[in-house]
Amino acid sequence: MMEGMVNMKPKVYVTRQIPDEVLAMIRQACEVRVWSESDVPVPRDVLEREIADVEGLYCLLTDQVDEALLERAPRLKIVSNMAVGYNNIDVEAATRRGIMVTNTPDVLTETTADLTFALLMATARRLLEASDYLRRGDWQTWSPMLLTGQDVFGSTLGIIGMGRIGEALVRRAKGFNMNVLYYNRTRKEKTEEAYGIRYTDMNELLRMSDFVCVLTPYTPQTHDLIGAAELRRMKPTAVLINTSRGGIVNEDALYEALRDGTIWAAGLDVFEREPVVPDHPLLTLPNLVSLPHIGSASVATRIQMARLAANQLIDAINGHRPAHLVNPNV
Ligand SMILES: NC(=O)C1=CN([C@@H]2O[C@H](COP(=O)(O)OP(=O)(O)OC[C@H]3O[C@@H](n4cnc5c(N)ncnc54)[C@H](O)[C@@H]3O)[C@@H](O)[C@H]2O)C=CC1
Ligand SMILES: O=C(O)C(=O)CO
Repeated sequence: MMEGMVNMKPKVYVTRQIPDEVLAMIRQACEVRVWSESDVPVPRDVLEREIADVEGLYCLLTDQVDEALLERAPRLKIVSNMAVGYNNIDVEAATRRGIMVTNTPDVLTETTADLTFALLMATARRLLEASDYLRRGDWQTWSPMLLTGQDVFGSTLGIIGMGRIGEALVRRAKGFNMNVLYYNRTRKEKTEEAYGIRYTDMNELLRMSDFVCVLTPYTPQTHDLIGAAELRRMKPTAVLINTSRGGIVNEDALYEALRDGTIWAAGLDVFEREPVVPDHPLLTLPNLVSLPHIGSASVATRIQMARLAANQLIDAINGHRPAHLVNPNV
């Protein structure tokens, strides 16, 4: 009897070990299989096999959910991504097949804005370089221009992509008396009024800003949004921060701009290919601060993201409309 009931539960596949309490939530509603052999992305051949009979896929930003994969999933109803960015999923292909796609907005907004501002501060004031200098034993004396950086307070911040995280970043910038410019696909007059910020085109933003932060999603339109021409428009003292997705800033162009002093420094939490290889040319530069995609990585936020992704999976499996459908016309 018990066994029969378990078998009636809809099948779902979870592509990585997630917090036990969240897995338990999903197990209440579903028959769950999990990729738990190691904390690396599930191999493609395993995923292709596992997806064949499931109604739900709980995945991470490291999983490529493309058309070829979806073709192997005749029963699939929902792809729940444990991330707000969903450039790893072919949403159009999912929509054509009537498959819902969900993401995890809002719960990570403040945590990611914190990290973005921390990276901005660390890059401006050369924190990692200074710490390494001390640990190497190079610190001989206090010296007038030793390890001098750029001031953050009172400077001009240009935000490209004024969405949830962009707005949260403005709130932090205001605490540092920064003058904020922004560029967005659509102008947001209410946000301008609320925070006293100014809309500009990309060229003016690049020309005027001391700090440029990229916070758009990664789409065909934002691929290489910041390339050699854009970097040349920036001030030689400017700092570029990217906490959105790697492909938005062209890495070859950034390498040259940092090496040649076209811009002063950059802070990256994301790379075109992750994990970035340790001998990547960018990592040889002293004026690059690099992080391993930890924007949303606080304990509380990661648990909230995991829970939100689980709730949406369960809602869809139970025939309800999940709150954060990215393809609402599915
Ligand atoms: N480093 C990390 O760990 C994290 C990275 N992210 C990244 O940050 C991105 C932004 O997240 P949210 O603020 O929640 O998204 P959002 O959707 O609220 O904001 C994105 C903004 O970018 C604008 N935009 C889109 N395409 C544009 C274009 N071509 N030109 C100018 N503006 C454009 C949109 O109009 C929107 O205002 C995510 O898509 C994700 O890729 C998010 C969380 C953590
Ligand atoms: O949510 C995202 O898009 C991330 O990059 C990690 O939180």
